[in-house]
Amino acid sequence: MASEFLLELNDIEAGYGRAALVLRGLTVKVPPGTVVCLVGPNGAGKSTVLKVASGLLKPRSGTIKVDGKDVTGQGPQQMLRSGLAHVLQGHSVFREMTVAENVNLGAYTLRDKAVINERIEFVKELFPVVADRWKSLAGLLSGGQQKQVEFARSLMVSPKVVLLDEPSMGLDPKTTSTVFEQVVRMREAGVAVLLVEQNARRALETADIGCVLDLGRVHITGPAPELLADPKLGELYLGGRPADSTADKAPAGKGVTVDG
Ligand SMILES: Nc1ncnc2c1ncn2[C@@H]1O[C@H](COP(=O)(O)OP(=O)(O)OP(=O)(O)O)[C@@H](O)[C@H]1O
Repeated sequence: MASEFLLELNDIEAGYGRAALVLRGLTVKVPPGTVVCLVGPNGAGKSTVLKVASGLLKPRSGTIKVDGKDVTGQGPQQMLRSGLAHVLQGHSVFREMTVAENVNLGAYTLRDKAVINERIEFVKELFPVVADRWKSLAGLLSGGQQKQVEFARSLMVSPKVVLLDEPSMGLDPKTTSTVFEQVVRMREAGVAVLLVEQNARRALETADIGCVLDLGRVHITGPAPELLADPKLGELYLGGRPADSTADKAPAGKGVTVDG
């Protein structure tokens, strides 16, 4: 039977070395076909959540499940094989390599040529710029185009969930919009996404579910449109009130859960 969630981080505690814990009992769940977005202040631990999910940082306690299967304690390669692909913050394309070579790096765990070709066709269709610039050096592409190459590379292994760490970082507003459109396309193609963003308002406009992190836990979670319409949340976490003043009159969302 298919699991209700593709990714479950349950009651996770995690930190770096001997320093204090960064995540203190964090729970996040990603249902199939959804974009779940983590927002919150600087240093809240958003990127740390993705590092725990992709096996870069082992949790001190708690459990991680992918499609119902316990994968707690797995390293990055095993997590990738289990279905979690991590697109890191900043730029990670190899500028001196072609787009094709960059995308094919994502297939290094695959052996079956027919499967690889099928995935190449899938990502080319999803990201037209990847198809159009297939033989170009990746370093010649714009920042937004390079981000799409990173997305394409991450999709080569048919991940269950793609972990996107601040895809808009360093991009101008127009390019940021294009990148978020590609996130929507990924969801439409059936890929679930766990997204971390500084640009909280923009990310919540794209996401289905929002999670507000504070003090290492998910403080508030609910449907993204309800979080966006909540004036209190807007002031605290989203840099001011919603542009639409009618949102001031919106009732507190019934799907929004406040923890603690
Ligand atoms: N490699 C590391 N070694 C030690 N401490 C780290 C490391 N990476 C992050 N931290 C610390 O963990 C805390 C959470 O960092 P994290 O990057 O997860 O937050 P964030 O919410 O993504 O913040 P930002 O929006 O600023 O990227 C911070 O206090 C940070 O200094």
